[in-house]
Amino acid sequence: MSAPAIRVRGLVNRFGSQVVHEQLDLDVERGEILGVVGGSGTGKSVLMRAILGLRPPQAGTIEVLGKTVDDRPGSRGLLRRHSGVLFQDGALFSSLSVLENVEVPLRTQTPDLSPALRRELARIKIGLVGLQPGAEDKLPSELSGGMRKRAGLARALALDPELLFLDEPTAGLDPIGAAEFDQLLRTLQSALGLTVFLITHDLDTLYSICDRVAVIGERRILTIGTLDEVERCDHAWVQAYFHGPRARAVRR
Ligand SMILES: Nc1ncnc2c1ncn2[C@@H]1O[C@H](COP(=O)(O)OP(=O)(O)OP(=O)(O)O)[C@@H](O)[C@H]1O
Repeated sequence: MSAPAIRVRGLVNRFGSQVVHEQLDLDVERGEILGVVGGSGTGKSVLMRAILGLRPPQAGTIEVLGKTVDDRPGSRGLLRRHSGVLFQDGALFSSLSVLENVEVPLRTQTPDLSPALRRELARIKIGLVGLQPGAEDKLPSELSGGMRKRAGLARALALDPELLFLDEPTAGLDPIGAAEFDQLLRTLQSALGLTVFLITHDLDTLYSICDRVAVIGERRILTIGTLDEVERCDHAWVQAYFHGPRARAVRR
């Protein structure tokens, strides 16, 4: 089996006296969609930020694509080059058009590209996520929530990353829009061979597109595995989540 795309060992994250993670271990395998779930405030986003090198942990090691993540510029550069991130709110620049937003990573990471080629590459990504060409000149405020997510996804894919990080991508979308976004993610993941770290509260997303699921609680990974495996975990929160009325409705 090849080395995991992401390997976290003994991770400790604290804010003052609040311990968010204590000796947390996690492997994300290459080419999988890993769904990350857990109660509110259990540290899913903090974990994602630590893996991305945006927040140095108090202890532990993180390796991404075989390289140690730390606060040295080389490490940050590697992560920027190989990872795309879609934050919960899309985090688009409000004064830039969709096209200009998607061009931002290309401008910063590949400054030698000609403006024409940069625009062309950005347009390809805009097409890839299913946005109509007319959307490229719009400002984020002129887009629907679903279109904003797609624009954020196009920007996350601008540099052809191997890893994609998504923080609650379907939050705020109506059920049809959410299902379409899930299928888009699955299609892109398989076509582009992406490894995906996907934080979600959306049971439909877990059951329709995730290869494995990791449950965070009590400052660590409570259980990780396929849905069949995770459903069998006898931890009370996991049981309540995967065998509650909503989960039963999704599985039906
Ligand atoms: N910059 C910060 N300063 C202080 N505390 C923080 C900071 N960032 C996160 N926390 C705390 O760390 C804990 C975990 O936060 P995090 O955002 O990772 O939770 P989460 O699992 O993603 O929650 P949710 O599902 O509600 O988005 C929370 O108690 C939060 O208040």
